[in-house]
Parts: sequence; C-alpha cells; structure tokens
Amino acid sequence: MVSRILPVQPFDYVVFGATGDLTMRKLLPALYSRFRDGQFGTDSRVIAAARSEMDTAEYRERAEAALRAHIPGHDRTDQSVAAFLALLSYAAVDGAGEDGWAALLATLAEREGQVRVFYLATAPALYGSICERLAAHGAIDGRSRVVLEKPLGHDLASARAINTAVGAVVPEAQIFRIDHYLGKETVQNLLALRFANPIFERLWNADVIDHVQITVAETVGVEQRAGYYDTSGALRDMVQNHILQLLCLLAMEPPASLDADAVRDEKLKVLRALRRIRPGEVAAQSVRGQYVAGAVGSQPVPGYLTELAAQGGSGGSTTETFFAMRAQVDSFRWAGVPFYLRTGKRLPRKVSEIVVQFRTPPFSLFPAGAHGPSEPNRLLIRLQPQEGMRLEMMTKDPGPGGLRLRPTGLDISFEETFGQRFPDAYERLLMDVVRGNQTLFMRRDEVEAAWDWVQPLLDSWADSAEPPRPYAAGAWGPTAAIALIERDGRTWYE
Ligand SMILES: NC(=O)C1=CN([C@@H]2O[C@H](COP(=O)(O)OP(=O)(O)OC[C@H]3O[C@@H](n4cnc5c(N)ncnc54)[C@H](OP(=O)(O)O)[C@@H]3O)[C@@H](O)[C@H]2O)C=CC1
Ligand SMILES: O=C1O[C@H](COP(=O)(O)O)[C@@H](O)[C@H](O)[C@H]1O
Repeated sequence: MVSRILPVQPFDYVVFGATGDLTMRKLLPALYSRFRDGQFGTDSRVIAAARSEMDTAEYRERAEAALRAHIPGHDRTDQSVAAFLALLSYAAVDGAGEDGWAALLATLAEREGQVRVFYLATAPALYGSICERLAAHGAIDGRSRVVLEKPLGHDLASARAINTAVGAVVPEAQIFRIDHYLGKETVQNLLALRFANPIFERLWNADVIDHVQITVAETVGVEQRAGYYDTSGALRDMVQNHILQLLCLLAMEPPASLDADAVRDEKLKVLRALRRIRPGEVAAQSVRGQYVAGAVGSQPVPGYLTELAAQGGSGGSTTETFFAMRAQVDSFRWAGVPFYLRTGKRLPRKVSEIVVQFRTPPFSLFPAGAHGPSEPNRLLIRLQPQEGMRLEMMTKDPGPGGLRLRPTGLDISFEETFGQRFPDAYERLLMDVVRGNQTLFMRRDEVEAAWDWVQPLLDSWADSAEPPRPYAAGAWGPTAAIALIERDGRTWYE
C-alpha cells in the first residue's frame, strides 16, 4: 500500500486510444491501482474511446484481461477489479472524423460540472484534430484538462504545429504534456536529494564534479511497437524527453518554490544552456547504433531488422536503437563538466542510472599501487530497478601492516528503507492531472526547447549516407560509444 492517500475530486477520464498498448499496459492498471487504494470512488468514470466497434461489455473484458496481465495477483482482488470495471464504458469515436462524437458527448453531459480529463493516447498527429473537435462540440470548459503523450511530434516543426493547434482551443494551464519519467518516485527524489540536503547542493558544481553519466538501458527490443519505433528511434523516443528531463533536474538551479512554473522555468534555462551541436561535430560528439542478432541474458535474440520484418517492416531501416552523446551545459555551474548520455534497446541489463563522478584530490597522499586501488568518489542514483543511492568512497582496508585503501559504498535501498510498493509513474501523474497540478508536466516552451536541441542531430542524420553502427544484442552499444567517453580519459560506469 502507498502511504497517505489524498483523495481527488470525482472525474470523468476520457481516454482516446483506449484499445492501444499504452492504455492496456499502463493507463488502466494505473487507474485501477489508484481506485483500489481509495484515491477515487464510484462517483468517477473512465470513458474509453477508439475507432474500433465494440460495446462496453466487450471493452470491459479486454480491460479485465489487461489488469490480470499487468497487475500482480497480490495487488488486486476480484472484488476491486469488478468494482473498477463497472466505472468503465466504451465509445467508438473517430478522433479524425465525425463518427461517434454524439454518443460520447451524451455520456459526458450526464455529469455536467465534473472534472473532465481528455487523455490523448493516440498518435500525436491526431492531437490537434481531437482537440479541435472537443472544442467545437463544447466539451472543453474551465474544469477540463487535456493530456498529451510523448513524443510530442516528430521534430521541432511538427511539435510546434501540434502545440499551436492544441493551444488554439485549450489554454496552456489546462494542457498536461506527460513524460512518465517525471512520475517515477526516484526521479522526483532528485529534487529532494539536491534541495533538501545541503551537503550535496554545495558540491553540485564544476569545482567538485568531474562529469555526469545518464544511462537508460533496456533489454527488450522493439516489442510489438515496430510500426511506431521505426519512425521514432532512440533519440526521439528516449532522449528528447526522458533523458533531457533527467538532465534538467540534475543541472537546474534551485527553483524559488515547487510551484509548477518555478520548476519549469529552471528546467527551461538548462535546455537553453545546452550547447547546440554543430553539423560538423555530430560524429565526434555522438554515436548512433542499431542492434544485430546476439544474446541478452544468455537468450539468443534476432536483430532489429529481423524484428522489423516480422511486423511487416521493410528492410534497410536506418533507425537507431542506441544513442550516446557527450553533452555540455554552458553555465557558470557546469562549465567544462561533460554530461555523457546513453540509451538503447537490447543492452545487457535493464537499468536507469545516474552517475555523478567527483573530481580526484588535487594531491594524493595515497598514490595508486602503493596503497591499493584509487577510485574517485561517485554518487550513483539508481532510478530502476533496485531503486536507491550509493555513495562510493575510499576507506582503509582493516588490519595491521601498511595503509591500504579499498573502495566501499554507503548504500540506501529505497525498498528496504521504505518497505512499500513504489507506485508506477503513471499513477501519480494521472491523479496530478485531476488535481490540476502541472509541476511534473512539460510546458510548451520546454518541449520545443528540447526539440530545438535535438533537431541538428536529426538533420545531420537525414543528410548523411552513413547508417547507424551495428552492435550485437546484449552488448553495451557499438564500440564507438566506449571510445566516445574513453577519448576524454573517462569510462562508462558498469
Ligand atoms: N505504448 C507505450 O509504451 C508508449 C506509448 N506512448 C505514446 O502513446 C501513444 C499511444 O501509443 P500506443 O498505445 O503504443 O499506440 P497503439 O498503436 O497501440 O494504439 C493507438 C490507439 O489509437 C487509436 N486510434 C487510432 N486512430 C484513431 C482515431 N482516428 N480516432 C480515435 N482513436 C484512434 C487506436 O484504436 P483504433 O484503431 O480502434 O481506433 C488505438 O487505441 C503514442 O503517442 C505513443 O507515442 C508513450 C510512451 C510509451
Ligand atoms: O517512453 C518510453 O519508455 C519506455 C521505457 O520506460 P521505463 O519506464 O520502462 O524505463 C521505452 O521502452 C519505450 O520505448 C518508450 O516509448
């Protein structure tokens, strides 16, 4: 159980894209978990919308199967599942046309005055047209919120076009651009780590920190999402949003308050301070890769192109499934401190981790060799799995006869410390939308600044005849990714 549940006001949650992968794997389980924990009651409703023709009974069957597949048995009861399913109804609606809107609007009209959330879990190309129709039908009022899934657009121009189309009919204060990484407990903990613990904040600068690494590694391939992934790739799928958000939280100045705009203003400054990559520097500062057949956890797995072909994709895709980069934040605080970023599919382990490596002492009393190994201090922030933190430091190896050092660590496992289930990121975010709290959502200028920074990479790849570098599934990306950091005399933490 999650501690201290603050109930939210009754709502109607309308999910467009309700038959899709995201709804089934994440949104319905998150809503169920919040219902089971008593955060909302039977006076709220979930209205599932997609084009497929089916009735509510059939949708509830699908939803039940999804809950059974994605919520562990010890976290659900037949009674609470049945009570949750009773809140669901289905409306066949075409977000790009006129079919089905009358029935949806009639359902909404049954609860005038209720908070309405319109969650757009569809392709981003539909966001503008769904919002225009919602507005034209009078479904948007001061109590409505619209949630936009990531990645918002395909590049800077399309992101701007979507923001403009949605912004023309929905006020910015009612738009929630979701990045589920911001809903992860360990990501929010970055704020607590930095700003509730002065010992760290005083060290959080270029005088003390040598470099920062952000790794978001996955063992899975493209799963059943090849159609989406092949048009996206690692840069759009993971870096433009999740990894840049992590970088912002690590690098930003202390906000004046936890007010949504105060936090988002500081993140925006980081995005704007990120050094733009010039076309001639792309190859030296970044590496893109694509996996070929290999083995992950001793299981043989096919290459990306084979997985793509199995889902009807055509050969010769140059979509990157791995990306690494040396980024630089041009500010007083971070001058000269590289931020090494990497993410990929079919890597050896699923791990999301931040490594803050501190500088070595200006003079060593313990030269390496004579006194055992010499390792720099590092703060490891494990976002998932085994969430926690570890401060790596040198200690004296116990025993007589000389003074030898040994690397040891101060470890905090969040699971052991708090002894409770960590809610899925979507649980927190879905309820924040109902509350109208935008702190953990991205503002228009933030999203566009992030696209603005990645755009030169996208342009350079589009102009280049060079394909991504191959790497065997189960390796840490192409060898060029190792060279990227080792050229600087540093090494990836593994
Ligand atoms: N899946 C994931 O893990 C993640 C997904 N996302 C984002 O979430 C969004 C949805 O992704 P995902 O669930 O994977 O996609 P899917 O392709 O699995 O689902 C798309 C959904 O949109 C519906 N849809 C398509 N066209 C229309 C239309 N004209 N009107 C109404 N509904 C329509 C489809 O149903 P039907 O065909 O019946 O209309 C289906 O329910 C995307 O923007 C994606 O980038 C973000 C993070 C993770
Ligand atoms: O947004 C996405 O994130 C997932 C990884 O999320 P995590 O919470 O499991 O770390 C990724 O698999 C997917 O491709 C991407 O769209």
